[in-house]
Amino acid sequence: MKLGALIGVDAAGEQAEATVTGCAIDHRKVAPGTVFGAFRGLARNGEDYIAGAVEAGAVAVVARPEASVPAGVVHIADAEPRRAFARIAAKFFAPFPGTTVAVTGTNGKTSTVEMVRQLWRMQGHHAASIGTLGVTTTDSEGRAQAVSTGLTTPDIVTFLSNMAGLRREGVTNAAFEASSHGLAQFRTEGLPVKVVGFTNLSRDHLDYHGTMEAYLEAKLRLFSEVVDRDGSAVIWADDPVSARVMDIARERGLKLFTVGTKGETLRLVERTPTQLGQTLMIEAESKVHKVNLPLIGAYQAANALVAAGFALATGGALSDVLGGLSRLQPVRGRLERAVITAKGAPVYVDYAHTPDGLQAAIEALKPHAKERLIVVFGAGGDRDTGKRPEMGAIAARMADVAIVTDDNPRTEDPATIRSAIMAAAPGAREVGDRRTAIAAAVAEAGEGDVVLVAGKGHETGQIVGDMVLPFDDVSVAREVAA
Ligand SMILES: CC(=O)N[C@H]1[C@@H](OP(=O)(O)OP(=O)(O)OC[C@H]2O[C@@H](n3ccc(=O)[nH]c3=O)[C@H](O)[C@@H]2O)O[C@H](CO)[C@@H](O)[C@@H]1O[C@H](C)C(=O)N[C@@H](C)C(=O)N[C@H](CCC(=O)O)C(=O)O
Ligand SMILES: Nc1ncnc2c1ncn2[C@@H]1O[C@H](COP(=O)(O)OP(=O)(O)OP(=O)(O)O)[C@@H](O)[C@H]1O
Ligand SMILES: N[C@H](CCC[C@H](N)C(=O)O)C(=O)O
Ligand SMILES: [Mg+2]
Repeated sequence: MKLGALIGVDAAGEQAEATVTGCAIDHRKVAPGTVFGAFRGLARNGEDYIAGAVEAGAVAVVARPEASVPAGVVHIADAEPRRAFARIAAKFFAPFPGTTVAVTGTNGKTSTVEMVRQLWRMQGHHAASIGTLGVTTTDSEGRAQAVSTGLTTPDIVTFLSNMAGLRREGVTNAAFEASSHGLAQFRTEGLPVKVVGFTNLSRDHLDYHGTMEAYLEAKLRLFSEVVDRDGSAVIWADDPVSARVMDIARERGLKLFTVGTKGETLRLVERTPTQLGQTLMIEAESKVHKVNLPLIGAYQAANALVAAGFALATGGALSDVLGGLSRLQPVRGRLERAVITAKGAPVYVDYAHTPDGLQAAIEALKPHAKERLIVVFGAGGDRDTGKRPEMGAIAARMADVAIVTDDNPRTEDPATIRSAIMAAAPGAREVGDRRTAIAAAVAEAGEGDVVLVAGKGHETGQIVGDMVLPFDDVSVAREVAA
């Protein structure tokens, strides 16, 4: 593609005929013909690498007007260079899957995009999802196949090239997670997005956003700016901020699909836990429908309803979509039953790593514990520190036995993280080593008890310093129970 075609002949000037070979936001990935995005980040200032990028062959640089770009190279000046770059890169990488949708919210994004992918597949679409579990597609045998990207929303170049790659593989429908970091950094946009969704808002990532208001603002941009103007919004209606999300969606002219006990499209009338799942009574199109959801916990019902909203908003018929819910497969690391101990206690692994998530996971398992609920959890290092005491208080209050252990300490001292949790968790036990902690919970559990190992879900490594040590809660639970 010629630079003139990509950014306009006037903007490209003398370089209009230059061939664009790629897009990069890291100067180490620049090759001759690359458009380089120079962004000011938290750790580095990308503008410091402009000279290096030009030396490596960049034909154009997207940067703030104040940035200095050597003569002879096109300076695409924009006060918000990340957004300008996303638009240019999307034009470069297009085409994308014809139906692309996105979900945001503190908890439930991964679960929702995975369920949307499954529902689409049941309707015969060639479907994929992008998020914390990586890029998930279906292999020729019909099995889900995930390729990890490292982050929930990878950088914009990886994101757009993955999306374009999915289209080349024949994927027609793609659902992606829009994390608040991703939204704040314009990491997942530029391409057409037909439907956007909201799950819930609670405390997380205040280390990055500072305040709950700023955190919400980052999420709202999905509805006010990222989604197509003639698009739709699927909104979990039971959250305290749902009304605000709906207002923004209406302002943008989106068609609303609201779900939940206060929802209008899919109204949850009744929810009854069963041994291996739950029965949902859902009012839709003026009738009440019964759905046997094969997943436990109110939170999974909520995510399933949001996913159903997406399936409806992208053209699914109500009966097919509700029928699909009864055939949903579990999402990895979300209330996943790892093992049943010799004494008969089930051990569940869940990715709860926020106060609200921990509460939701405990509430989900409570009806399944005839005797005690034993929870093993910790909190990640180099992340929002304020959530630590909140998680400690929830575990101490709601679980019968709480064991505080290490999550991913990253560069922090694990003992400091644990003590911040312990300070708010009277009666909790502290066992730093995660394997020993899981073993202690398993040894403690008797018949009628349930064990919850929270925080790491599907993760297969424990981040200690800058090393990732192999660690998988599901495997460890099986090993210590054997
Ligand atoms: C806080 C955060 O989100 N940081 C991400 C962000 O960094 P940044 O923009 O601040 O970048 P920076 O490192 O300061 O560098 C600035 C610019 O200089 C460039 N650079 C830098 C060095 C160099 O030699 N040459 C060069 O060109 C960089 O490519 C970058 O464009 O952009 C980087 C490149 O895309 C990401 O790798 C990095 O993720 C870090 C590793 C991270 O840990 N992110 C976590 C917090 C995150 O994003 N998590 C959310 C999860 C949210 C959820 O699901 O709950 C996620 O979406 O995964
Ligand atoms: N709708 C919900 N309401 C409350 N808690 C939830 C909900 N959905 C999920 N959770 C909790 O959050 C955990 C993570 O779920 P999931 O991975 O789907 O969320 P996410 O938004 O993708 O998280 P992340 O921000 O880490 O990407 C679950 O294991 C569960 O404990
Ligand atoms: N997307 C979340 C994942 C947290 C997972 C938890 N195990 C931790 O390390 O804190 C984050 O980056 O905050
Ligand atoms: Mg996720």
